Amino acid sequence: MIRPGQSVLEVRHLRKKIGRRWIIEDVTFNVLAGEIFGFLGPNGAGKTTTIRMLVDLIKPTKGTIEICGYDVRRQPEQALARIGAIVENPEVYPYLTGWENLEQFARMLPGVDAARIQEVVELVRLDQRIHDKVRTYSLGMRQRLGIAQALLGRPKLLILDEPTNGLDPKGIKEMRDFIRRLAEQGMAVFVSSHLLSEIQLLCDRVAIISSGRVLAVGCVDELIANQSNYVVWEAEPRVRVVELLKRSGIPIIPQPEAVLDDSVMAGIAPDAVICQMESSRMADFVESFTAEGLRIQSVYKLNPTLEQLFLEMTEGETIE
Ligand SMILES: Nc1ncnc2c1ncn2[C@@H]1O[C@H](COP(=O)(O)OP(=O)(O)OP(=O)(O)O)[C@@H](O)[C@H]1O
Repeated sequence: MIRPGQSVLEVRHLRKKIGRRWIIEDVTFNVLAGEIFGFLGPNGAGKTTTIRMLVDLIKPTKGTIEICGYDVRRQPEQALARIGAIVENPEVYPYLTGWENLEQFARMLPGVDAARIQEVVELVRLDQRIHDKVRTYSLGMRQRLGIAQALLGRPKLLILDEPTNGLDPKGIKEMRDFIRRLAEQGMAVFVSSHLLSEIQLLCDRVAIISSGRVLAVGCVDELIANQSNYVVWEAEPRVRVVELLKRSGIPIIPQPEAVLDDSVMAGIAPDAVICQMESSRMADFVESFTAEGLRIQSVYKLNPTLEQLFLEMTEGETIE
């Protein structure tokens, strides 16, 4: 029995060498029961390679992966029985109905009967169309059928590679709500995505991966709060603001539009000065600016989005 908050997936110091290259250099994280965990990284960061090791499609060069305490390499049967995964395109037969597809798949799983199939069909809300041929399904419905397949064996951990890829906004929202329901029922859900805003909306915790290394792991809000040290000064004269900040060794962001979202930039006065400073130092600077005769219209801390945090950490590597 897995309790909420108990570790379901433990990945420790995972490394993978292909040919002469270390594709994965050092990846460590865990995923807890009842949480949605995001795996974020730019193109080529190593997400797919990591996922392929999680489901035992390829072998790690170093490091360990445990699922509910079972080592994926040494106890693959026990470990893999506890994972439901959609990695690469799930195999579905378009000329069969959704139900027939699930029946086919269930044959490989011990203890999965018609009642269980009906249960997952209701869970993914396909009951209205489950007896129609899959070729008549929308992409979102096919995706949900894939998830139904992955859920048949009552996994403790669900691994989804880019689950909202190709879906329209309505489909994305449905998928998000659905993933949340699964986590609420106690499942651990691991989601890889390049859609940062999506991860920010969906996930409880996130690992940021770049060039085969995990750069940060944590609660999305905490990561953002720790990283957020951008302070905006709307004060006059501007040259004096820059001068005084520089004199105190405070770095000024020369091109804020390169690191901040357009939506964030739109809310900032065009002649504002944006610098990096601990917010605890703001009050002292307000005092000294006032003493120097500067007029301060406003001063505030920016809350970066996950996207900015990510760009900072990966030093502007392009995201897919
Ligand atoms: N079999 C392989 N042989 C050689 N290089 C590989 C192999 N598989 C992956 N790579 C390389 O390893 C790096 C990581 O690839 P991976 O597919 O894991 O990244 P990713 O984060 O999933 O990116 P994407 O989202 O583009 O798939 C890339 O530079 C890729 O070219």
